[in-house]
Amino acid sequence: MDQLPKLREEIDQLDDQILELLNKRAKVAMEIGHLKKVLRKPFYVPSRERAIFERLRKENPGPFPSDAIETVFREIISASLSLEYPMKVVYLGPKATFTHVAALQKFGKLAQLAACKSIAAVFDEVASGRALYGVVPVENSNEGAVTHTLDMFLESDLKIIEEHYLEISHDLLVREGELNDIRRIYSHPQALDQCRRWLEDHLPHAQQVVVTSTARAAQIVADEPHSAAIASRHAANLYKLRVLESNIQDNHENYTRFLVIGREMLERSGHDRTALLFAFKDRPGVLGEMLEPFKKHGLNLMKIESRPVKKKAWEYVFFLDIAGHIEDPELTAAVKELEEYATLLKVLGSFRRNR
Ligand SMILES: O=C(O)C(=O)C[C@]1(C(=O)O)C=C[C@@H](O)C=C1
Repeated sequence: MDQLPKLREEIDQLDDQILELLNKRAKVAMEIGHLKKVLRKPFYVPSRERAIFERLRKENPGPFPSDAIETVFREIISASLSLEYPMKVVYLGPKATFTHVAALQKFGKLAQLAACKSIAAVFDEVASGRALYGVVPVENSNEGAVTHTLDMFLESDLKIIEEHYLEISHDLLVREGELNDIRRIYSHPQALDQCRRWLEDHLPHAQQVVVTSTARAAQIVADEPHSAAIASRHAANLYKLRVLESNIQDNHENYTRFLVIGREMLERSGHDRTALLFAFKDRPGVLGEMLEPFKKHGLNLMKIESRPVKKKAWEYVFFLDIAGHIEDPELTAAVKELEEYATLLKVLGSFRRNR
């Protein structure tokens, strides 16, 4: 029993040391910030952050859980960054959507996060310089591409500076009561669709109501008895709801890939992915020819997606992801060759691969 005060005293002393070290670290980060201002280098360097997380995880002797390292250091780095530069980051809102969760995981609680009403508004805020970075969804492992985001790259000159994967867990949130009290279920159409089988089995008589986001569903349910929302755990916290059931999606392999967009291209990290878009004049076999330079230069095509060019019926633009950085000589050469045939070619960014 009398050991407890002694052990707590020990913890207090260790906390003092941690605090002292955190302040020492913050001072070094501020120095880096000054240097970056002079050298006109970007303040936010995701590849450096990833390298820090990976090194610490590898060197952790335990028993501090390795899985907690990124969470703890995420906030330490986010706090350091806020001292280097007060960074405004916009995301596709409203608050408590999965995009908000992704933005928090990427930038931490100390970044000034602001919600935008549409993907176009996120692009606008970053392009105008009112925000430094933006976070938008680009692809879901079950639903495919978020076409609004792809279409924005046609008009915009913004660059992709990072990708982030988030495992999507749909939870059933209520204000009060149990399953058999629920008469109405609110959610975004994609979330309702992804939980279809579970809803048929457990709530076959409840009315399904489509709203603009999972977060909006949680907000409605906070004021409405006998109703439930399908939304994130994060939304449950924000709107003080109870998680009645978690992970109710039919397919448990459910991930969304998000992009961080900014105004500058990033330097090579050594493990990069380059995204570009191109269009060409249609004739038989031309798509195969367009891809030939990548094969010739031994490059790995990771993904191809097509979208209609809206101004002209039956014309398409292709989005291509290739392993490597645009400054890698093989990739530079392949893109140069592609440029000769293309009617439109745009490099959307080279960024560190997170998979
Ligand atoms: O190393 C840098 O470039 C820093 O600015 C320091 C630091 C950090 O706190 O470790 C902060 C922000 C960057 O995104 C990466 C790392």
